[in-house]
Amino acid sequence: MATLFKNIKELIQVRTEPIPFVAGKAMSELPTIKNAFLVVENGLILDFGTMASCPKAAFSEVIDATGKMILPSWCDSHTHIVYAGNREGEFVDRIKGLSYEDIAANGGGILNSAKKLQDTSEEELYQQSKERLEDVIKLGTGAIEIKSGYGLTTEAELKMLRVIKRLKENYPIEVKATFLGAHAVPTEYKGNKDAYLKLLVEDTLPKIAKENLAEYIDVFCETGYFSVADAELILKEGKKYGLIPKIHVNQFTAIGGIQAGVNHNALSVDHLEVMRDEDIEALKSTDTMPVSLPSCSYFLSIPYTPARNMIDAGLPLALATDYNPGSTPSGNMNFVVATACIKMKMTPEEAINAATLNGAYAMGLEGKVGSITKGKQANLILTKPINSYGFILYSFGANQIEKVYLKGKEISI
Ligand SMILES: N=CN[C@@H](CCC(=O)O)C(=O)O
Ligand SMILES: [Zn+2]
Repeated sequence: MATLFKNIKELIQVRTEPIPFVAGKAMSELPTIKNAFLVVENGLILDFGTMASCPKAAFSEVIDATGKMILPSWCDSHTHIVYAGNREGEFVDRIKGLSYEDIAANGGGILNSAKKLQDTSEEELYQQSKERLEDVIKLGTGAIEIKSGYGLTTEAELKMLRVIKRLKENYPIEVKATFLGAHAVPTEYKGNKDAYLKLLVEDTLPKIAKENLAEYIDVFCETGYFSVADAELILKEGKKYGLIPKIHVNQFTAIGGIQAGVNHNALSVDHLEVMRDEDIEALKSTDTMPVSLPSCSYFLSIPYTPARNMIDAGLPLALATDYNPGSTPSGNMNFVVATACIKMKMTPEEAINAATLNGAYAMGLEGKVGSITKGKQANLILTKPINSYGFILYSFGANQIEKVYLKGKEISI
């Protein structure tokens, strides 16, 4: 039952020896094999090499990739794709001059999405969310992290996480679930944030753990949302149930959230639009992956993560979409990698490493996806005929994908 891809113009992100992630200068190295073959069996990568050593055995399927390239699927380590409705109205408000912060202060923003989600049935939420998941799979995403955080009541947070669980069960894509109850202080708790934190810790969290609905715990550590002390409390309490910390930090202000994340061994610290020298310093020699979300910067017209400073300081960097209704209504990783090159001065090699291998690490999936390595899942992007892999990033706003494969199976697009 093996499939052979032959005559691949270039096989990209080939890692013969598995590595967890790449950092600093190593981010600019993207190993490839020109004129390559790839064998897939039982959903996994079985073998690869140059056409000169292509096996002659009989295969159940042979795909001739002449002129086309193959790379591992994108690993999108930060999304909020389970949400109800949209926030197109706020988009227009921002065009007319209001800021993201102004809108949130007027009861819009995350609270607007929470209201919509609370009024939407679990079935309807699943139906809306599955469309988004199917869309991003067609855009080449082969592993995805999805957060709760638009429920903001125990019941609605559980509803979101059950929808994520159903998506995980029903689709061949790797899905990781994150509990983000501390995303905003709900209207009913305005001026009483500590009572909301108490609810999360004493009611929501134990119920999530009981149903085994999340692997990660996250918190929006930001001025006007949750303080560093709040974030530390949430991460600490999550850890008691085996949830691994992640944290939204430094989106609008730098208040020490990165340091809190690192102190709690966060798997990733995400956003990073506003970075001080001490924030870069805090990330050095840690196991914490910095994650940048360039589509959010694009959509909100806020600064881009200073990727150059960070990579030049020896740090790793992952790229993700942040797909959500408020700050990034887009789950297109092709746009993300192109924007990272255009606006953040990352090279194509750095951007591809950040969106595959490093993204996989930021989801704890580096042993399963993110590179062309024997034994990893055959989650693959087969490009249209192109002359160089840099063209995938250069041709921003388009995608150069002809076919996508998840666990070795072609997904119709
Ligand atoms: N910044 C916090 N949370 C989301 C956006 C939330 C929203 O506006 O709905 C983000 O990662 O950008
Ligand atoms: Zn986010």
